[in-house]
Amino acid sequence: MSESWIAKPTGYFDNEIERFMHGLIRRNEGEVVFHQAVREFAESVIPFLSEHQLYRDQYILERMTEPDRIIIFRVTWEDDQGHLRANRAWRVQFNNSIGPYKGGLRFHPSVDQSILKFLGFEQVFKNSLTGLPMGGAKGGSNFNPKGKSDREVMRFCHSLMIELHRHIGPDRDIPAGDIGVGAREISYLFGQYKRLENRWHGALTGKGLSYGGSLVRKEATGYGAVYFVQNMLEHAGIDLAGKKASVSGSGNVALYAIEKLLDLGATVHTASDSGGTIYDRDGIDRDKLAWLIDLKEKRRGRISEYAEQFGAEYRAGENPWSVPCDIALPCATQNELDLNDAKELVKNGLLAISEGANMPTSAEAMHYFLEKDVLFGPAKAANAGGVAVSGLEQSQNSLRISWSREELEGRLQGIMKEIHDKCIVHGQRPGRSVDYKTGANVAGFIKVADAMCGYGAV
Ligand SMILES: NC(=O)C1=CN([C@@H]2O[C@H](COP(=O)(O)OP(=O)(O)OC[C@H]3O[C@@H](n4cnc5c(N)ncnc54)[C@H](OP(=O)(O)O)[C@@H]3O)[C@@H](O)[C@H]2O)C=CC1
Ligand SMILES: O=C(O)CCC(=O)C(=O)O
Repeated sequence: MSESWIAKPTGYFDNEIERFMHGLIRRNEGEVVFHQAVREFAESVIPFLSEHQLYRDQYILERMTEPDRIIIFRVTWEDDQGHLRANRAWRVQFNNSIGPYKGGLRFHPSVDQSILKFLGFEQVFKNSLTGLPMGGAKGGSNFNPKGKSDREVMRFCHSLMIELHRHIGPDRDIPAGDIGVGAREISYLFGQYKRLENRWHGALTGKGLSYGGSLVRKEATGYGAVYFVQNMLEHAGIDLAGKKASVSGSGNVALYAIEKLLDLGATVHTASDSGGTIYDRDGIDRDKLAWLIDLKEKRRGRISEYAEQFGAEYRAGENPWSVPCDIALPCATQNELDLNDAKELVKNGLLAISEGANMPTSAEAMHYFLEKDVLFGPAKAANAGGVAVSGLEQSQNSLRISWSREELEGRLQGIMKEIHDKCIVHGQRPGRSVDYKTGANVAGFIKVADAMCGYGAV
């Protein structure tokens, strides 16, 4: 690393966090959500570094906030009318210190480099918290799968893999799903990977059960986020059963978070999509959930149809946070819950929040929750169940075996409990609620930092 790259900024800074962020922003101009993710991390880790000179001497934080590499490429594909179309795609391979790169692919028109850098950065520490040997990466494209036919999605996925296959593999980088990338897309991607490489190995996770996928992977992120909130509540002496929950989103994470909340005796009153929110005062029961899963996974319909089907209230263009609840699970997208939402939730008696989505809570809202002693389960910890079961899918592929549902659910539950307990080690606030944000950041940091220190100048 050259001296100029880490040149000390001149001028006055209130504190070391501002000094660090000044340099980061200068090096990553305009990448606002990446700045947000790094700042949230730096606020926890820089105070810890002040007592750990070794990490400071090795410029660990500066090195960790620079991705190992970013691959950018064009994806040309043919639509159903025979016209050629092109999209941009990326793979941000952020850090492979503790294992091969691992993290999802997102297909959404909003995708850009800043979003994928924030997601890749978070993935490094999330994966570290799972205790499994996985580095961090993220990728995706500004391709919008909504409104596209199956064959268009297939042609896009096959074309994307023509470039991506050179950069991935079971010991190098293992992509999975994220927003807009579910079972259908992973099948197309894996089929093309297999054809191009002429070998079968677990280079993607989230695969179908008939070709190397793992039981419980589909459910794992949502289930894990609920286990995490259950652990936080138990630690505070509170029972989850009987509590009212609000969930946002109605995709992979949200649907299975709702399922596990019902299993554990909570009631769930909301779900949403980018069009609006449904508020079901009677609660989403198992039959309604089965209908909703079919709507979203098979028919690819809108959440407003739930309101029509079951006579629930539909709030067009609104999110769920004005509905009174004890626990909140934002499971849609980044920055979907802002300071006003946080104030409303706290006013209505919120006890705990578990981030099913990545960085769904704005920085101001997160600080407000921590100030008000709301139990705040940060994404890195709370939604790590998905990538954890992806790690278990890789193990099963390597061993050429398939574990049972009971085995995998047990392992998932155990991993979420271990993550919870790791957060407590560095998140204690005497006389106050646990600061899970600091706990997760510091615990995730230490493992990666120790590996980087061991490697020397890499
Ligand atoms: N899948 C996984 O295993 C993991 C996912 N995550 C995170 O969880 C979140 C959800 O992912 P997942 O469930 O897989 O994705 P899906 O594509 O399955 O579902 C996303 C849901 O969020 C809604 N949504 C997306 N963008 C917006 C927006 N801008 N405003 C309002 N609603 C929006 C979608 O509505 P609509 O259909 O109308 O767009 C949909 O209901 C993401 O933050 C992802 O990074 C984290 C860990 C693992
Ligand atoms: O399962 C995986 O590899 C990735 C999941 C993911 O993208 C995430 O945790 O945000």
